[in-house]
Amino acid sequence: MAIATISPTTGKTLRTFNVLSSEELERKLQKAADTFRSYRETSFADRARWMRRAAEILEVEAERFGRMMTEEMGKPLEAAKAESSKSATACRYYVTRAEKLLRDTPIDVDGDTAFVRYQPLGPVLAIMPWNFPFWQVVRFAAPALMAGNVGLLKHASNVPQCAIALEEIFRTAGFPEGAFQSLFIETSEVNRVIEDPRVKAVTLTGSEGAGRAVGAAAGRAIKKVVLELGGSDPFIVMPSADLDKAVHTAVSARLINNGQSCIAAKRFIVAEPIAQEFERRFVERMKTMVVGDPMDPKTDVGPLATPGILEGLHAQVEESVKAGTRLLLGGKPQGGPGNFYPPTVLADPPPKAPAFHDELFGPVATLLRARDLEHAIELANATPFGLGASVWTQDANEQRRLIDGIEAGMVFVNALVASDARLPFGGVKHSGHGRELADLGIREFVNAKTVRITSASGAPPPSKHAGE
Ligand SMILES: O=CCCC(=O)O
Repeated sequence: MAIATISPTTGKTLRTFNVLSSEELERKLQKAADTFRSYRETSFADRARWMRRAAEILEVEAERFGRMMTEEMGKPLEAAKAESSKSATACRYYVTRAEKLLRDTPIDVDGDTAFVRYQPLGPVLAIMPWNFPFWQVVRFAAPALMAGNVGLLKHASNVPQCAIALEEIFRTAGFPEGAFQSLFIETSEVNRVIEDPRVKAVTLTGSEGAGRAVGAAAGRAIKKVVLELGGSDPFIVMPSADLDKAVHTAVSARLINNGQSCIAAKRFIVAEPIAQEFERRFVERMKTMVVGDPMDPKTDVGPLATPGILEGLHAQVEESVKAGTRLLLGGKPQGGPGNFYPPTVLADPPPKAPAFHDELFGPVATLLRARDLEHAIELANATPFGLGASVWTQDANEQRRLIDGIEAGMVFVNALVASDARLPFGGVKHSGHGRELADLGIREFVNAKTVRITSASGAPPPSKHAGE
């Protein structure tokens, strides 16, 4: 796919960009390695000052960055502006906590001095998606840079202006030239970068297929990798739930980001006694959602990011219906310019239908009925994915059982699954491994070095940095 801004609203190509030549890529990789040598020696105070400034830029320029995101990938403008401001929260989270989170951890071993020291790894390659083109990048970059690593960004080819803006933000904030660079390379070049000895680790947010390819390449090169992949998140509603609140949240959870979020609820598993009422209210509310120009403040659901995503989604809907799934709403692309797909509701898919086991990346909800709590958990776990789960019940025993029984990296009770700088984020099964954000996120790309000193004096040599 060419590196270009192609409006998902009109289908028009607005700007194209050249890929890096081999020599240009080589210069950038060398720059990353050279910068790392001096950058790792900078103090937490300096890094924090630059990161605080990055947060300010993200907030002050939220309108400009929001328009850029909406133009390139089609999310409603208000959500895009909010994404820029939310990215600032990740910067600030690590401004105030990085030093403490990376302080030596003392360990008591038979009277010896022992501790774990956290040291940066080096240049980290981040392969990032278009769906949250700022947030996904910043939530990698903020902890990685605060830990003393340098970043190399291979962004999705349909959000090049966002990639350029992110590099500018970190440079303008004061980070040294080369601490965060964007690489305009084809997907076919990614393996070369992963294999390059100057690159020390890889993080990917993307599809299951991309996860397999990147994970295999990182494995061959024996490099640390974090994979944040897809999800087919369940949204379980039990009879004691506040039905009104559950229905409202369910619709928002499905349509967030035009339905293109890894943690969007995709399968709504509702207990039999309330299933019919939930279905009626859910379909009614989905019908009221306004599809249109994402720059228009009245729009709830903008276009899908690319024609390919629209085609793939529609094929999954058609195949599900052919397999015996009930179609309750929508189900056909809108036609005309732009990649518009209406809010769509499917119900009772048989296990062979894509709506039962695959991730549907767009505004298509699947309703399933559960006989009881154990059946709800069985249905929730019946996909290869395990990212997030939203569960709705007032019953404490049911809450406990759901928290324990669901195979997922995150369970939210009576709430929408949402990322937050303070909470670890990631999945299990085919949703990937490793964690982003919070304390666990900053420890992914460090060498946790074990030190044991057996001596009469026992005093540890002082660290050059407070946190190392
Ligand atoms: O698409 C996955 C990430 C969504 C989020 O972090 O809110």
